[in-house]
Amino acid sequence: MNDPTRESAFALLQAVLTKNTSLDAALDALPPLDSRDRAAAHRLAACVLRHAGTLDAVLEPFLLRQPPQPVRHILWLGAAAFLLLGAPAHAAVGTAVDLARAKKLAPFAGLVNAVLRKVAAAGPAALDGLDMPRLDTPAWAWASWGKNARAIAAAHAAEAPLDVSAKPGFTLAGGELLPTGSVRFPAGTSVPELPGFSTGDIWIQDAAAALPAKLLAPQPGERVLDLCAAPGGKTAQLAAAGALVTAVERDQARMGTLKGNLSRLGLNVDCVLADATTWRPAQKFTAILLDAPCSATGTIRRHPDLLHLRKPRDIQSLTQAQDALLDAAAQMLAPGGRLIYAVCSLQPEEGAARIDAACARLGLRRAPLSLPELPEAVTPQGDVRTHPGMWPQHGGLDGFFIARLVHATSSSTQDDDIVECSSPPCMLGELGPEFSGAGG
Ligand SMILES: C[S@@+](CC[C@H](N)C(=O)[O-])C[C@H]1O[C@@H](n2cnc3c(N)ncnc32)[C@H](O)[C@@H]1O
Repeated sequence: MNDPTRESAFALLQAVLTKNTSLDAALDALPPLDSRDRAAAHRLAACVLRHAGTLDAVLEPFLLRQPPQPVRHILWLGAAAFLLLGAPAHAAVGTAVDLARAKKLAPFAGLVNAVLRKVAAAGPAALDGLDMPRLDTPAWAWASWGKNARAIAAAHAAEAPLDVSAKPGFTLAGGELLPTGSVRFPAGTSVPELPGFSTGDIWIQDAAAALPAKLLAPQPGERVLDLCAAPGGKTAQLAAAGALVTAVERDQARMGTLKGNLSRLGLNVDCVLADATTWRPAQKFTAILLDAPCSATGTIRRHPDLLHLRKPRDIQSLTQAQDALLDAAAQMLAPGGRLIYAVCSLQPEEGAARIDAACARLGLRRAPLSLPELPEAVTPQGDVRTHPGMWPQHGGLDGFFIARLVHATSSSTQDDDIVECSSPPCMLGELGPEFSGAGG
């Protein structure tokens, strides 16, 4: 390879943008590479995916006609390297030209050279006056995020920090203790070097992802059903709080990851490989967590490939799956029990609309939530809605929607009827780096 970083970043972009592969899967598929080159390639490709709209707006005035897609990707890589990541312009132009030649795009090497030299001559002023949050967000997504769209899109420009959950009683030093109990470290922190990792006391979990299990408020010794459990960040929280957890997951490989993570943490959970829409327990549960599969648009800061991979048509099939899982969860909920529904999605169709429909269809009603540590996240209906533009003083948090449901006939009508755990005790230890994935 000429320049392993650029060649690998190009391969990542091709995989995401032409083969609809996730960036994580594309990274896994890269040939063996020095870890620094790999990290640099990831950083460069993620930057391009985050800012493709802005890069197009910068390049547009210098393009007489639209170049083929691979050439456009090389132009994006070159422009991103010096405009957004601080690489020297001459080096970025040179490696982009070399990359065009290496990828059998030699007829376009002159174009790449000429266009990038013009962008380099303009310098950082090339970005002046551009509405980057708007340019870098698909129109359908912007429209769906309503009044929060600008704050959300602006937050997507930065890499997400690293949040950690710890087992009750374990004090994790060195990070920022957030009001909800998670401990925050800067993006890029090395997970294996964190205290508590090797001893199985901590795991990676965004502060917002830690809220659903906390809001279920599991009691020590209580039987708790965790539907859609892998990779297990929430399972770990529930088990570490002393609950007797049954975790249902239908994907065999992901079940393997879940079991591996629980084993590392030394937590005992009854793991069931099954489709939660058809599996039924012998006895109903008073506490159910349904962390449903979703579009994961709340995790775009961590997964900027989602800006390109997600399409509006995906949402409809996901809402059908969410309804089927809510139907199943309602059947497994004991009288007087509570069900927490959560998705790491910013899409209203996957959030409040699913709860409205479930209440109309299933004889359930909302039991409003309270979250004194983050009161701005509680909606007028009593659901919790977080988004990356929230909590700017701490560096934002993932987008989650969380609602609590009870049987409509249940006598508990007040939030106070359901015992909430205090912040730190619900936070558990650490899962591996795989727990930073969408929805974890
Ligand atoms: C959002 S992720 C769950 C994240 C997990 N709760 C955590 O905190 O780490 C959704 C999971 O649901 C699983 N899943 C999807 N449909 C399912 C079904 N019908 N039954 C069981 N698991 C399902 C997926 O394989 C995926 O692992």
